[in-house]
Amino acid sequence: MRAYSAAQVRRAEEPLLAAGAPLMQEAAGALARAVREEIRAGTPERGTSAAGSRPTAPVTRGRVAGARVCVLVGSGNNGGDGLFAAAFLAGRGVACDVVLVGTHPHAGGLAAARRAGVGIHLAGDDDGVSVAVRLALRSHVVVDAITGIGARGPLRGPAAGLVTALGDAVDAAPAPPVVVAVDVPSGIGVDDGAVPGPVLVADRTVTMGAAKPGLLLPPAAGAAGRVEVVELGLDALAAEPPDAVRLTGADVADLWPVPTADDHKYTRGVLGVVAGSGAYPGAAVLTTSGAVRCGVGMVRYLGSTPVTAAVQARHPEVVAGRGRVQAWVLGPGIDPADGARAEDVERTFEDALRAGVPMVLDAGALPLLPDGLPAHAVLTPHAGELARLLTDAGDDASRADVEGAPVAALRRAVEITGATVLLKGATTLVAGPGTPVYAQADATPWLATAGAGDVLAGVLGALLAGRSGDVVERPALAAELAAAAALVHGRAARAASAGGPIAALDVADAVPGTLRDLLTGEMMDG
Ligand SMILES: NC(=O)C1=CN([C@@H]2O[C@H](COP(=O)(O)OP(=O)(O)OC[C@H]3O[C@@H](n4cnc5c(N)ncnc54)[C@H](O)[C@@H]3O)[C@@H](O)[C@H]2O)[C@@H](O)CC1
Ligand SMILES: [K+]
Repeated sequence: MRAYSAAQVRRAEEPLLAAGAPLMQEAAGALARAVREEIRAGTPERGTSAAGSRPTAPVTRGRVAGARVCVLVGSGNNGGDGLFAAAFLAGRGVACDVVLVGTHPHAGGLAAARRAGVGIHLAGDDDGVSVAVRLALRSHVVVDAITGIGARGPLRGPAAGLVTALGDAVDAAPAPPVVVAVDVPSGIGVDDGAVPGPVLVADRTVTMGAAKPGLLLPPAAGAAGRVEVVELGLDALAAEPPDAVRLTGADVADLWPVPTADDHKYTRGVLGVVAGSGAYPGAAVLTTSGAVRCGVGMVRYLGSTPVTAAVQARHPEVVAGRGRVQAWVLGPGIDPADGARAEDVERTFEDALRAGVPMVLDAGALPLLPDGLPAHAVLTPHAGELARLLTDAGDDASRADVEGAPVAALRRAVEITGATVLLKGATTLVAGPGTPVYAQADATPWLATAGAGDVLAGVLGALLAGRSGDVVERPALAAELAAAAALVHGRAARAASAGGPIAALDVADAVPGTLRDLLTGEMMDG
């Protein structure tokens, strides 16, 4: 999924609007269809008696007549989409109420809604907000059409009051309405994924023309629910670089190296690993497991004798000692204060730099980095490590700062280091110099477990080894491959978990099945 900034979308709309294309009608039609789908799929007996009103009549599965929909309408074209959709729905027998949140609703849309018999209400003051909350809670679907790509900053005035009150009421409702956002959940940072103020969390977002970055990027993406793009024929976007990207399973199948009959272990890629120490021997096992399970040609391991023994006990196919490699993983389970291991990392890093091969720099390698890295070096910090990296470079950043504005922190780290950076989290973010931000939300919260990051380093290392030549030729590919590795790692975790707890090795062990399903097209997205 490719996401474009508000400015890019406006530029792409311009020629169509100038030619008189009925974009708002198309947008509103698609929105009304999505609402009807939600009504048909929705549980009957929606509605509430919380505010003393009668519960809505049950809706028979498959029928929309008799359902209730409440549309929150702002003053711009986003509200216009909502008003025309309300008119369409009323024409299908849906009982529609519109709550006007701004003072100047779209005139054509308002007239159409009135003609269709839609009830019009105002949420200009506290009384209006109370009425609106009651209307919303007795509805099967609430449509959030307050602001779209024209929003500036956090929601203000009555919009802020209504969204705050309604959010609290929805959270407390025993049978809350389904929330459908128009274009974006109103109040999010459309371009940067910020959540600067109140936002009504949506179950589904119907976005117009193209996805917007805020629908993919945390924290705002968490408020968007399922994202559906309505094609409006914005052909000009095809020629533009997207701002944010989310890879799908099919993308990963295209990126993953698949051996042919002519391949042998050296052409398939050899990965070198410097990981694990006396204090953290398991990191070596987990990193090499992640790589071996990806079907890399060979793994060479560099470490102390006892840790090498632990690695080979689990994976006898791992070869100990130096030799020619196509990519490196440096740092998992390495204590930068441990002189011998730190020296291993530094020396290998220098060799890798001279040889020009891609590398993953994780955990203990991060504090040892010099300035000025190539884009084919991929750093894999979590929020705390990224904060430290920025602070060491002279920026004052805490873990909370990184978590509050992860995209900005990521971009800054790319700018400072010159490297590609993968920021681990519930949504993993990746960017390199000049690339879009990749945002992958493929995992399960069960993946937040010790050692999971070591497995990711191994998976990414294997992928970089397999596509080493391509990455060196086109360093921007490193970011795409890092996003692909995050997807495989996240999906493997989901497969291993199936709703229950997992250990890091389970994730590595689930990688072959996950890759098989991705490569044969048997794993669906979502
Ligand atoms: N350009 C077009 O013809 C199309 C636009 N479409 C829709 O139009 C939207 C863009 O429309 P607009 O440019 O009119 O902008 P919006 O409708 O997104 O927002 C503008 C309105 O919101 C108010 N507003 C802005 N920031 C606010 C804040 N922080 N708190 C409270 N109110 C705030 C403004 O005062 C203004 O009334 C898109 O998101 C999409 O939904 C679609 O109909 C497709 C075609
Ligand atoms: K909206």
